[in-house]
Amino acid sequence: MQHPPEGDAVPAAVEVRGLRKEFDGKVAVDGVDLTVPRGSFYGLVGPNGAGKTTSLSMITGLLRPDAGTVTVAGYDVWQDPYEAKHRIGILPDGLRLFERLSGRELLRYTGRLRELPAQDTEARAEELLEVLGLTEAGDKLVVDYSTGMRKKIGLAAALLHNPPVLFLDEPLESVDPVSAETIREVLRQYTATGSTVVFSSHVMELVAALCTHVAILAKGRVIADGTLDGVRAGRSLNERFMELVGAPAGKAKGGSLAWLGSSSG
Ligand SMILES: Nc1ncnc2c1ncn2[C@@H]1O[C@H](COP(=O)(O)OP(=O)(O)OP(=O)(O)O)[C@@H](O)[C@H]1O
Repeated sequence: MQHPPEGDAVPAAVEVRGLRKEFDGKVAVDGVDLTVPRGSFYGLVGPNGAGKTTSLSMITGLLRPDAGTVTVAGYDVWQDPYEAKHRIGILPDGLRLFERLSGRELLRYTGRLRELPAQDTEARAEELLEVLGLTEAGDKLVVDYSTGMRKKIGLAAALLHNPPVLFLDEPLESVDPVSAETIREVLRQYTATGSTVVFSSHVMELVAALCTHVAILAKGRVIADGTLDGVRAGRSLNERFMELVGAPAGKAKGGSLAWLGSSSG
């Protein structure tokens, strides 16, 4: 079923309205609305348990929402999953890969799933492996890859079909500085041509350096969103985040930890 985007206006890369999810009666995502403009580098930040991963899973069609709608490039992710998912690349957090395939085999398999012509898959796979520094490791089994290498092969698989919108959950966690810079450069190049990146991160400096737009989530709700400068409101993103989310109290809850660090032995 195909529903072309209505009207003359170019649809946003991603529109999220009223997204909601409960787990065992506990609300994880509580009516999230987001508009991600095309060509933006969109950062999703929030404290642990804020609902970032749950939101991203629903937005990318991996987890069914209790309520709400999501469109990607004008296509409803839940009503029109084929058209919407065709336009999505995903690098989830804790990505499960096919461990017994080599990196190259994984990309070939991804190319087939994405219905790419074999020649295109081969050419694109070799280029991605090279740019990401995985050419030599391409024939090694994924099970033998380091955490950083897994992120990079996952990114290659997510980019292979050249989707207009790429979703990344903590893409640079556990990645060494050189690999992180490589990934950043690939993402910058990708957005420079009008494609859109949505990513979640805890690293404010990274979000401030890369993103054009930001949403701050806390307790399942969006508490600020818009352009980076709009959200920052003249301060650093970290300061603004602390202000909105609540800076930690001087002492840990439930105790002073007076015993900590006072070892005499
Ligand atoms: N499958 C699940 N079953 C039960 N509760 C869940 C499940 N997934 C998430 N939750 C709960 O939903 C809330 C939001 O979790 P989520 O993983 O989306 O947060 P997050 O912002 O991605 O956190 P973090 O920064 O720690 O990764 C948390 O309270 C979490 O315990």
